[in-house]
Amino acid sequence: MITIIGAGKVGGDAALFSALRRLDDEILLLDIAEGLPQGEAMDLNHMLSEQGIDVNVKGSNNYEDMKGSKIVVVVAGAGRKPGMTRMDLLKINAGVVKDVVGNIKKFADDAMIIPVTNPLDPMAQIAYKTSGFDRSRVFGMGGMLDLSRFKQFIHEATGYSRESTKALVIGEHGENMLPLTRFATVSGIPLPTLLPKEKLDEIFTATKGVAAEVIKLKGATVHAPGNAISAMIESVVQDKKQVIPVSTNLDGEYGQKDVSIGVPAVVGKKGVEKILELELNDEEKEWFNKGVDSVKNALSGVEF
Ligand SMILES: NC(=O)c1ccc[n+]([C@@H]2O[C@H](COP(=O)([O-])OP(=O)(O)OC[C@H]3O[C@@H](n4cnc5c(N)ncnc54)[C@H](O)[C@@H]3O)[C@@H](O)[C@H]2O)c1
Ligand SMILES: O=C(O)C[C@H](O)C(=O)O
Repeated sequence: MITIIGAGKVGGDAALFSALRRLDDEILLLDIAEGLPQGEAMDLNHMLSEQGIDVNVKGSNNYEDMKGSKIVVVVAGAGRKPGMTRMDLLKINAGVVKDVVGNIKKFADDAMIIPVTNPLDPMAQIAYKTSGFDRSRVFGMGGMLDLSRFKQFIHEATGYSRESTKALVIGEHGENMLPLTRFATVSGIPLPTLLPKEKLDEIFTATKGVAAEVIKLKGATVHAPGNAISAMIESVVQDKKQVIPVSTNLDGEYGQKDVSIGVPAVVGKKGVEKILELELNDEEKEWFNKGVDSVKNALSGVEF
């Protein structure tokens, strides 16, 4: 069973994509709002029935129902409004994540946790510490979504197929996000040989800011994050060993400790199976370390 805690916009969409990808026979949506997860489950099952897909979605307000889950996604909590940064959600969502992870520990202590609630990196660190799970079992979704936006901008700039684009976004899923233009390729051709420096800078800035633009236009980001969550789950359940940027606890990698932040990792049936260390240049290191400082400073004011 896959459990998604938070049956709102992103949780519901993650259940939709996970069911369409047939990632488990059973998907549980859990929420404190009475009726919401049940209604969402009914709606999804009606869709799956027409599609002829034998995945059963259940809705519940009872944490006990997640017993036996292999993967638990934490996407409960408030989202930012136009004009806010993700970090502005720290105080309000820290309590939610602590509470939710306490329940995961109680009812699904063999599970892997995929934190999604914002601000993502501080929430991933809170989930790691509160659960006491091995770090390989706690990895947040942020970079996977950022790279989907980065790839879209590359596609728009080159006009080449989306499928041929490979890219990574690491660091904070926030103001210090680091889209790695130097490491992006189109069919193996390095992006910096295809586009001028000014265009690369434009893509870098656009990738960092585009979520705020979507939120201003439609109130929330939904489909891209829902899909990114299910893509991460797929790499685990199908043991794909895909290289995905995940927010996981560092223990010396990239010269950092005691912080969860986005780094490329091999994701398979054991969760984070290996963290890959890239040779960053000075400018990239500066962005990465600014992200680490931002996450550490934020957490210094939170008890967990
Ligand atoms: N990491 C990412 O890339 C990423 C992407 C998109 C959204 N997000 C974040 O995900 C979160 C959810 O976004 P959304 O648009 O789905 O919001 P939403 O308001 O639509 O849904 C949030 C749900 O959480 C539920 N909830 C609140 N406290 C709870 C608790 N203690 N236990 C169980 N459920 C609880 C609410 O009842 C609500 O249904 C936000 O923090 C948002 O910023 C992160
Ligand atoms: O930007 C947000 O607040 C939501 C999410 O982190 C996103 O990148 O879409």
